[in-house]
Amino acid sequence: MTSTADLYDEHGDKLGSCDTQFRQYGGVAVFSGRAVTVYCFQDNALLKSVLSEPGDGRVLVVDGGGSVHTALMGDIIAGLAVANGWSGVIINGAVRDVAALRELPVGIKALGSNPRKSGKTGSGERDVPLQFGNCTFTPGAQVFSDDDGVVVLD
Ligand SMILES: O=C([O-])CC(=O)C(=O)O
Repeated sequence: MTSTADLYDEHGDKLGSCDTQFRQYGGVAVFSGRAVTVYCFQDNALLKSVLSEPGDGRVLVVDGGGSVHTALMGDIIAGLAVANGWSGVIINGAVRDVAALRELPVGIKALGSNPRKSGKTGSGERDVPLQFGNCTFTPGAQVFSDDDGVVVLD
């Protein structure tokens, strides 16, 4: 994959570059793919059901409203992402099972970690445009992620 910095130099401000300072949690530091989007707040049943579908190399972008009060993904849900062929998961929220996540062959970025589990009601929305870090994630946009950051090309 072309680095996010080289993509910025190539496309300039046609490229969205997300200001959010994510941490790398997965075993894969460089990943890309078309965006699938989920908004959910402290509830992870919706993102679990999306990651249970075939990923076909796509990236699930989750806006958890920036909350790190509960973990939206742990090793079981991340294992579904691996098993179903997702290239990565970017979470504007928290994860847990951090030691296990770094062993998994998938990209995972999140704000932080918290052992507290999320609700399971299924509340939230999928396939909606998301906005965080001065960046818009439109469903189907191409997302690229590496150690420098996350960029989006519509
Ligand atoms: O079940 C949950 O809420 C999340 C979790 O810990 C996992 O994916 O392993």
